[in-house]
This record gives sequence, C-alpha cells and structure tokens, in this order.
Amino acid sequence: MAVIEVADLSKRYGDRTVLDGVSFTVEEGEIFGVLGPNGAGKTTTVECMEGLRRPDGGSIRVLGLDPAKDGRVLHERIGVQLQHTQLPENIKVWEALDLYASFYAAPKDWRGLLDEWGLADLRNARFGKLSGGQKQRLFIALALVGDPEVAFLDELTTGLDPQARRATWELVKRVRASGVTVVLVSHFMDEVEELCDRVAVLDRGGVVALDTPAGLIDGVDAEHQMRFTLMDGDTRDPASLLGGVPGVSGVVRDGRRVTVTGRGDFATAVTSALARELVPVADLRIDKRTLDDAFVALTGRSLQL
Ligand SMILES: Nc1ncnc2c1ncn2[C@@H]1O[C@H](COP(=O)(O)OP(=O)(O)OP(=O)(O)O)[C@@H](O)[C@H]1O
Repeated sequence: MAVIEVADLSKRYGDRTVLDGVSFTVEEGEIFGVLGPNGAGKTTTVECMEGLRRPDGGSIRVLGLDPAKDGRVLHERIGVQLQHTQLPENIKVWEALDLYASFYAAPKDWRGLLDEWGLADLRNARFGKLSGGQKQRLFIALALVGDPEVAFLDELTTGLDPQARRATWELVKRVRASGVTVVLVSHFMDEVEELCDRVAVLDRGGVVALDTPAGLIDGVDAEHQMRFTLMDGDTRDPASLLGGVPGVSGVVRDGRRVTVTGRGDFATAVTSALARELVPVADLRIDKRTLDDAFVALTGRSLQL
C-alpha cells in the first residue's frame, strides 16, 4: 500500500524552477531513498511532503492527506528530522525530548525512547556536549517521539565519522523494524545502497531513475573489470583465448596478472571460457559495479564529492 504519492510536483523559487514533474510513491514499511547531488531539489521535495513548503504544481498525498491543507492532522502522524535541526546548546537531552513530546497530542513516553536509543545515561547531558553520533541518536528519538507512521530523515550522517555513520545506519534499520516507513534523504551512495529498499534519483529537479539499488546498478551497462593470475609457467596468450568472448572489450596481461574489461555478464562467459580451455587461474576478482556507476550512467556526472 502506498503511504506517500507524489505526482507531477513542481516548485519554483522566484523565477527559478527547482522541481519539475517529480513523481513517485512510497510503500508502507519501506526505507525509501531520495538521492541526488547538492541542489538537486531533495530537501525541497521532502519539505513539500512534510507540509513545510508549498508546491506550485502537482499533487502530494501523505497517509491520504494533503500536506498543504491538512498539515495539522498530518503533523500528528509523521516524524521529521530536518537537515539543519539545531537545539540550544544548554538544553538537556531529557528536556529536548519532553519539549518535542509537548508538540503532539498523543506522544510516546520519552523515557522509553531514552532507553530504546541508548540515551539513558545521557539524559542530563547538555546538547552542546554531545558527540555527532549522540546528537543524531537524539534527533532520531525526537523524530519518533510523536509515535509517527512515517519518519523523514534528511542528511542524517553528514559530518559523522565512519564508525558513527555505521552506527546511525543500524538505528535507521531499527526505525523501520519498528514498523515506521522511512523517507531518507542522502547524497551518499553507500548509505543508500546499504539502507534503501527503493531509491528515487533526483537530478536538476527531476526524477531520473526510480528502482531498487540493485536494480539501478544492474540497469547500468557500464564497463567493469575482472582480474586473475595465471599459473607460473603458463605461456598461453589470454588475449587470443578471451578476446572473442561475448561482452569482452579488452584483455591486458602484465606478467602473470591479467585484467579483462567488459560489459554485462561478461565475467561468467570469461570464467566458462577459462574452464573450457583448461586454464587454471588464481586470485579471481570481479570489480563490483556501484550505485555511483549507475549515477554516472544516468546523469553523466559522479555523485562522489
Ligand atoms: N528558500 C529558497 N529560496 C530560494 N532558493 C532556494 C530555497 N531553498 C532552496 N533553494 C534552491 O533550490 C535548489 C534546490 O535546493 P534543495 O535544498 O531542495 O536541494 P538539495 O538537493 O536538498 O540540496 P542539498 O543536498 O545541498 O541540501 C538549490 O539550488 C537551492 O539553492
């Protein structure tokens, strides 16, 4: 069942169009990624879904409600972690939770959230003293204090070190496991690959692809490589053995190391050819295609900053 339906969304700032014909649906219980480079319109898109910005065209339904008209009712059913959420440096963790709980008619008991999100020991800590990872834990707890059906998490891991990022990913999985649908805004490929069930790739104000991360990667016909090592004393020429294998576009030998470049499922065909010709090899490696390859194929640019 779709919990969010966005159809033909458009948004202008002054005479500048930043969203033009954006459409997608988010299904109940999924982690849905909105991926794109800086300025692509990700935050504008989610803030229209949250009722924080008014679209200029198109329609949005979140839990069957129009965020622009039913904002008050919707507010009770969604949780929002804004990209630039800030709290006073001096506010204590429990005070922040208590404050946010007061925004909702039927909030969760925030004492339970303290335990659930590993904040119990920090309940009297001041916001300004928390580490980046601890702040994100608090922001997630704040987004959940209203007991939402949908949580919007915007650029959750920007500025965190790798360990804190991974820890935050586990938290996002737990949010979903607790039955909350998650809309995750990100410009990190690895994050989206790890967390999202489906992804809308935004570029220059439009959706350029909408698929699972694996589907996006499989849809890319980018060249990639496989490498292996020939046995000592094997003098056969790999280029003549493998040059005609379907999908292969290049074979380079450097000593015993061989690198084969190709497209599609050429690696399976190469492995079969090696077996057929009774060529034993070692250290066989196939370079993984990534979501970044998919992004480059879709937009002509890399998203890696
Ligand atoms: N209130 C505003 N007034 C004018 N221009 C704006 C406003 N908000 C955003 N923009 C512009 O609209 C474009 C889309 O911004 P948006 O924040 O939605 O993109 P984004 O994909 O979320 O980018 P980022 O990853 O940098 O947050 C950008 O060029 C931005 O400068």
